[in-house]
Amino acid sequence: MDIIFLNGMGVETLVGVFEWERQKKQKLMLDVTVGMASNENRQDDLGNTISYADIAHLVRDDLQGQQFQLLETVAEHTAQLILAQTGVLEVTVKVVKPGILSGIKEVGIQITRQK
Ligand SMILES: Nc1nc2c(c(=O)[nH]1)N=C([C@H](O)[C@@H](O)CO)CN2
Repeated sequence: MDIIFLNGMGVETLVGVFEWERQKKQKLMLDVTVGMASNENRQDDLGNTISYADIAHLVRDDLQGQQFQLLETVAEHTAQLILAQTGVLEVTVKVVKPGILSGIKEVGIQITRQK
């Protein structure tokens, strides 16, 4: 399997279980790893791979219009969105909510899903 990754992708969405979190969007940081079939003959052509820019647009455009309670739901939703793309065999999504708990740099969830 060949891997495309996007690390530290900032995404704005409405997320959280508490009322004060439902008032305005928060910034989440996503790490996304996309597995696709190995191909030793991509011929230096973007058409023979999956564009990481397309994945970034897909995820950002979608999440900014959604609302979630749990980071687990954000991760699952994002994973299914990416898995639905042509050529994607596996996806790992790590969702980080920075600075939400006192004394802890970041909390989050990571999941892996396969087609
Ligand atoms: N496993 C989880 N635990 C918690 C979540 C979550 O999404 N997954 N969320 C919260 C609150 O929304 C948090 O961001 C504020 O304390 C708490 N625990």
